[in-house]
Amino acid sequence: MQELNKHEADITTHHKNPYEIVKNLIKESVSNLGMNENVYHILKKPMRVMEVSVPVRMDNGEFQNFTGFRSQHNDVLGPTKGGIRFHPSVTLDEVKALSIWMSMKSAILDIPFGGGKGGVIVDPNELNERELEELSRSYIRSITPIIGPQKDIPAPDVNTNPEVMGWMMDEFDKLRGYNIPGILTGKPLIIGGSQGRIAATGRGVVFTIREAAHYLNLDLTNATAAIQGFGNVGSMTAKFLHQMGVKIVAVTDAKGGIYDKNGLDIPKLLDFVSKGNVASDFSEADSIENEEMFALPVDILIPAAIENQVTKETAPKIQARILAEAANGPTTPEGDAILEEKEIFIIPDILCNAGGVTVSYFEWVQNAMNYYWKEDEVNNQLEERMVEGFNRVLEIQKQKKSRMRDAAYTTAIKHLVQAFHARGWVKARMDVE
Ligand SMILES: NC(=O)C1=CN([C@@H]2O[C@H](COP(=O)(O)OP(=O)(O)OC[C@H]3O[C@@H](n4cnc5c(N)ncnc54)[C@H](O)[C@@H]3O)[C@@H](O)[C@H]2O)C=CC1
Ligand SMILES: O=C(O)CCC(=O)C(=O)O
Repeated sequence: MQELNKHEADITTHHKNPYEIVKNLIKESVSNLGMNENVYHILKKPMRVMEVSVPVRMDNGEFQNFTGFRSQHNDVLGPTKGGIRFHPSVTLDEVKALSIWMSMKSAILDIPFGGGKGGVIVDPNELNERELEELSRSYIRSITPIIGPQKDIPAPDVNTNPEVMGWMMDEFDKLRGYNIPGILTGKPLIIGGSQGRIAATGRGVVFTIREAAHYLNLDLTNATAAIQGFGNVGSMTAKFLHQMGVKIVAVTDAKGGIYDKNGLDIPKLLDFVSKGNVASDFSEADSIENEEMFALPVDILIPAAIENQVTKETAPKIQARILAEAANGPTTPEGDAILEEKEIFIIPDILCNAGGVTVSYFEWVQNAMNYYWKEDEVNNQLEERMVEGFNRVLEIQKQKKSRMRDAAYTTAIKHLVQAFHARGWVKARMDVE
């Protein structure tokens, strides 16, 4: 019996390992496309992975040595690019998967970047501001040999923000001896950030929801939504959905959740959070648990937190028509199969949340030109890219009668393979139709 339990536990762990999940998705897509399996062999592993020690002198005078990673998946389209995550549950496999997802999203949106991602195993809530700054500087020093504006360009992700990017850029510039704003994106405006970057991921999520609603004949002004996670992506998604007339009835975060069947007062909630509070402490609503939120009778459900939230336990309860994956990797394969049976329309992560890297690309372009765009220019170009990306994926989904997730991987892999071919990396059968 004990043996069986261990076996079951191993299977569950395996099914929740984002690196195993993404490798399987790529394998299936390559095989469904009838492509040369070398394509899978190239894509299944990051081309470079670095594990670093991140020493920090804590306020009590002692050194604490954190572990960090940077994964560079594939640079066939351009320098690798992707965020840095500070979280206690960061693992090497997670960072590898996140870097592969970055390659996929850039490919879908035709952005000339490869995929990269970094992370440090740390709970930033346990550090004070000085220690956090020291951690940020120490991490960037550790990965300095492998990053650069033409090599690998970091950005914010979970628990990192423009302030952290500012410290990291400053540290890199000090090491190099001059200012290099294109070393990372998502930095404060005053030192070369782009208008619209903070809101970009949420704005992009909402463009894809708008397109999906149009396709499904869903009137957004009568629609309801629930959002898991109210950090950068969740809060900005809430802001723009609310502006479009969607009633957001529930929001959760790592500490709990809030619910109002008549719709939360989103402007008030955003103001509350902007003062340093967490959404779940908002007192003008009832409380709700994460699990309960998944079961709400809403039209749109938006996981905007971490991986593995839509599972074989939560998926059966979902009543939404659209699952918009604002987070990276929120759905397990078992969760996916259940959603498919229930005919829930999925906007897959590698499409849904690609607005962040898109505006990061615009930021990098502006840094290279040393000329800065107005916010409208950024937002218009973001909208154009997101709508094009959505339509590219939808077209494949209709052609192949496949799931949106498979259509997204197909779109990305076909694009990457064209570049492999152009560079002579893969010469055999390229008939991918
Ligand atoms: N920041 C960006 O531009 C982009 C972020 N993403 C993805 O979006 C997701 C969210 O990222 P950010 O908003 O940047 O991070 P963040 O650190 O600003 O916010 C994360 C939010 O998730 C909540 N959360 C964490 N664990 C949770 C749990 N178990 N249950 C419920 N809520 C939980 C936190 O309390 C917080 O509200 C991540 O998957 C990230 O990789 C994707 C594309 C770009
Ligand atoms: O802005 C970027 O370069 C990357 C954002 C990111 O980490 C992501 O899309 O997951």
